[in-house]
Amino acid sequence: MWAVTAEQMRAMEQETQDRYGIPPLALMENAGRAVAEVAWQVLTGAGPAGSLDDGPAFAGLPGSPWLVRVRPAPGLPGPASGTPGPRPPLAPGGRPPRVVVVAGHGNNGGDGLAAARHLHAWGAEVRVLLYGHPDRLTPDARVNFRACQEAGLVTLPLADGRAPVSEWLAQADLVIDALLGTGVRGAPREPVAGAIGAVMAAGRPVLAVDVPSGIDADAGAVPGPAVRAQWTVTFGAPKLGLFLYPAAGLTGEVWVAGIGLPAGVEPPGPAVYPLALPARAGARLPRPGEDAHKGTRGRVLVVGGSRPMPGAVALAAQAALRAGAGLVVAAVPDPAAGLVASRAAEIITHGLPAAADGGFGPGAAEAVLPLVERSVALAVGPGIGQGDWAMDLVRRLVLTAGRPVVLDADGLRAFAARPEDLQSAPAPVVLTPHAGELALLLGTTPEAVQADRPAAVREAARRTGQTVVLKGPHTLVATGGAPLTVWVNLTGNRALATAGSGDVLTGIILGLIGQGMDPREAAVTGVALHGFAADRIAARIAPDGILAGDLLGELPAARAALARLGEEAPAHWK
Ligand SMILES: NC(=O)C1=CN([C@@H]2O[C@H](COP(=O)(O)OP(=O)(O)OC[C@H]3O[C@@H](n4cnc5c(N)ncnc54)[C@H](O)[C@@H]3O)[C@@H](O)[C@H]2O)[C@H](O)CC1
Ligand SMILES: [K+]
Repeated sequence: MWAVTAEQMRAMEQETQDRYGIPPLALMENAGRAVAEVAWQVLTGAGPAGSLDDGPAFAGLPGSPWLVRVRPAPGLPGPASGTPGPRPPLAPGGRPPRVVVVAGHGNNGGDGLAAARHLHAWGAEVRVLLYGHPDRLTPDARVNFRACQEAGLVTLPLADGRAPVSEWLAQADLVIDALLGTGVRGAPREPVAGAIGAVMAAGRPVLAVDVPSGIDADAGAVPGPAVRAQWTVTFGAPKLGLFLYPAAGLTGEVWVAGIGLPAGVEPPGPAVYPLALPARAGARLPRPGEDAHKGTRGRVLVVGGSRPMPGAVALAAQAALRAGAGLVVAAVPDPAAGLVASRAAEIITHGLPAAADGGFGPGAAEAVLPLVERSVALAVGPGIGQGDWAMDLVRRLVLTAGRPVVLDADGLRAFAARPEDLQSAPAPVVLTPHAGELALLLGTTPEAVQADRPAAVREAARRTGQTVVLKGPHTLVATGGAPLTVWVNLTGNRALATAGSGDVLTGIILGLIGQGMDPREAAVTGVALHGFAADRIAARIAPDGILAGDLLGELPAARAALARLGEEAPAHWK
């Protein structure tokens, strides 16, 4: 499954018409039906609910292959609390559910009008407020407008000053937001801006059609007033902006509804955004045979640490073991060696020559070579600091070790504003920057990175020729190639916004590479596993107050649950 830009979605819709002969009106009908179905489920309390114990990030409506949830409701992470089950109905039994559809004059409004017709047919009390002149309706929206008009559902709040808009909204069990979709340009203008204000002022539960009105479906920007929804039902493929903040904070749960796009219709390049589905990660986790021994599960090396920061190496090394590596060696400056060794008895710790500041010193690069030669992969950077000798060591390791390298934290500074140097690395490199580190690498600002995270990660992958993991809510993993592939991760929650959680991720990716996974695949899978472990803890305990070290103990169960999901989930979830 892909996340798509508005332009990619339009191209897919066009191809569906031109090549397969399915007209857009048919897609609109399916879209409206999907909205009505989710609306009915939340109104009557039957769901939408997940059918597999797969964590919060991905669940399907029981028995339905075409309606799946790809984003949990914010603040509701985790399979335990979120073992999705029946919810209390929005509309108490004994009377018809009351629904108000606010519609614009584009195709988004058309979807809402189609949904209104279905809900009316199923017995709901439906009112439609059309914001915009009927003459400006798109042809397909007009078909649905006429059908609703015929059923006596539509009111034009602008033409008819008597429409008691706020009263209707206040009485609604559910408001369906069909004002603006992917056709929006810039901040909403009147009368739609006023309609958004009225919907928000009413404070009733909102289901957004395709995207919450007012958000930029590509970049996730929110340039003006926008709807905050409890549910978003998006069509064919989730729009990229639904996973990017600030828009991602307005979507509530995101449900993807199939609307009849044929299986062969895929988003056109130059960049594509596949979803890193948990089941996909689970299906790809290494499975050691019963005859495995530590030598066959990969010997890996973590190079980093400094006197002030010994913990980062310990976390990364332990995470590599928890991810399944057979043997983990840590190479740290001598003054940090005792501290690292005392953190975990399972790590083999080597002290290397140090400088006066407690970081690596002269001779460290030579001393580490024998350890490199006996390792299948390296992580370089956790806690390494910014000393000259440390930077020299990083460059030498990345550019000459001839082993896959996970490059993290201060290690990334060794290539600040010189990302092209990484093109000459003799073996694949996985970079794991957060926005600030990526900004350093690209010679730009963290704000510029955050303003367009997909563009920043694409640029980094293009300039380095390597795999780049841009950490943050919905981590993006750019794996290069043509079209350039940017994986959108679905797992994780704010529990990961804590010191050391990046070190754990580095260790997980290293551990997976150590077991023979392709480094690009290890990056995508490792990010999903890391977030999945955090989701499980957040669900069981809470998302706040979790330490990075808490993730370590969760990894075995998270791995097992993910692997089970990989076996059991339907093929199109992988
Ligand atoms: N294959 C699909 O994905 C399908 C998508 N459907 C739905 O169609 C919309 C996109 O429809 P479109 O007509 O292109 O645009 P909108 O309805 O989003 O907007 C229409 C209208 O709004 C006006 N407008 C633009 N910017 C502003 C603004 N800043 N303020 C006020 N008004 C604005 C402008 O005049 C536009 O014409 C997609 O989201 C889906 O919901 C299909 O129905 C099913 C197939
Ligand atoms: K909308």
